[in-house]
Amino acid sequence: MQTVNRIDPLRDAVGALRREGPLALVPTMGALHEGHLTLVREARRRAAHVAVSIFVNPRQFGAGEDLAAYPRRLAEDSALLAAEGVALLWAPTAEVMYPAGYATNIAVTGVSDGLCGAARPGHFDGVATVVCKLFNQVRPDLALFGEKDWQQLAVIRRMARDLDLVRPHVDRIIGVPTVREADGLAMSSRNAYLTPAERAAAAALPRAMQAAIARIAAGTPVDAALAELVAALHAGGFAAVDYAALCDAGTLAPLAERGTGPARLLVAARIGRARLIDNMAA
Ligand SMILES: Nc1ncnc2c1ncn2[C@@H]1O[C@H](COP(=O)(O)OP(=O)(O)OP(=O)(O)O)[C@@H](O)[C@H]1O
Ligand SMILES: CC(C)(CO)[C@@H](O)C(=O)[O-]
Ligand code: BAL
Repeated sequence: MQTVNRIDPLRDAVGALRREGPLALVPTMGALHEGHLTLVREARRRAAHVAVSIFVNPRQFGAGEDLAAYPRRLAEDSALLAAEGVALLWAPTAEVMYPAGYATNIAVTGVSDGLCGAARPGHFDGVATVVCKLFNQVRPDLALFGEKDWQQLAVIRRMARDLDLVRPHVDRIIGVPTVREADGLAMSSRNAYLTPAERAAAAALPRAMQAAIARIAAGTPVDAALAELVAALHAGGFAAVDYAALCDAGTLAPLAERGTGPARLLVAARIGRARLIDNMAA
């Protein structure tokens, strides 16, 4: 595995790899776990070579968020990726990604307005901007993202369509189902912030979501099922619930009733030092 952290060697490396066949990109912020490695394995199945980026992107963290505390484990991550047969690790510094004088922002309206977009103002501008740059830097044939970040995936698909990012085209942006721990908690780098007691309590999140989905399917009004979900999280040790919403799975418009189209239950809630997100088909 080749590791590069400047643009010129990156261009040379991806040029050589792309001559040998399709190149897949898996963007990450590092502190890798089985969720990330599942994306890498899926990428290997779909492309001749896989590039992984590790960049803790300052532009997607708000003031007072966990940018400084976010886990950074480049040596361990690098060993994990090499063992998975990754061809290229792109690990730029903030100065390489945003050189002095950098002044461009990408804002995707609509799909990024609610949910995490409302709770974390500017977050999806930061995500869209860095993902657009990563696509232009690596020029992959396909890119893979986790469904754990459902709204992020919707924002990236919208951006790729709107900006004619032909490579990767929207059809080649692949969503990978959420990888979970044995007790149902979605794997996340931020789970590392939890104490053992908080980690045990955090399993209430997927459990309460499944219960709410079952109640809605059984005819409980959506607002009542969501109120019960929030109450269950508070009772289970969550300090705050940023949102709990039933939404159209594609547009993320909130649904007051379960209609006939695909719907998604999305939740963000805080426990200990962690803000956890999860989503499920509903
Ligand atoms: N449990 C998971 N299952 C599937 N994909 C995942 C999972 N966790 C993260 N991913 C995906 O991996 C990619 C990189 O995510 P990121 O590096 O932010 O990891 P993370 O564990 O989601 O961290 P965070 O704690 O910041 O949410 C994203 O596309 C994300 O959706
Ligand atoms: C897509 C991403 C790598 C952009 O920084 C990040 O938001 C993430 O890890 O999900
Ligand atoms: N996985 C999403 C990245 C973030 O929370 O900033």
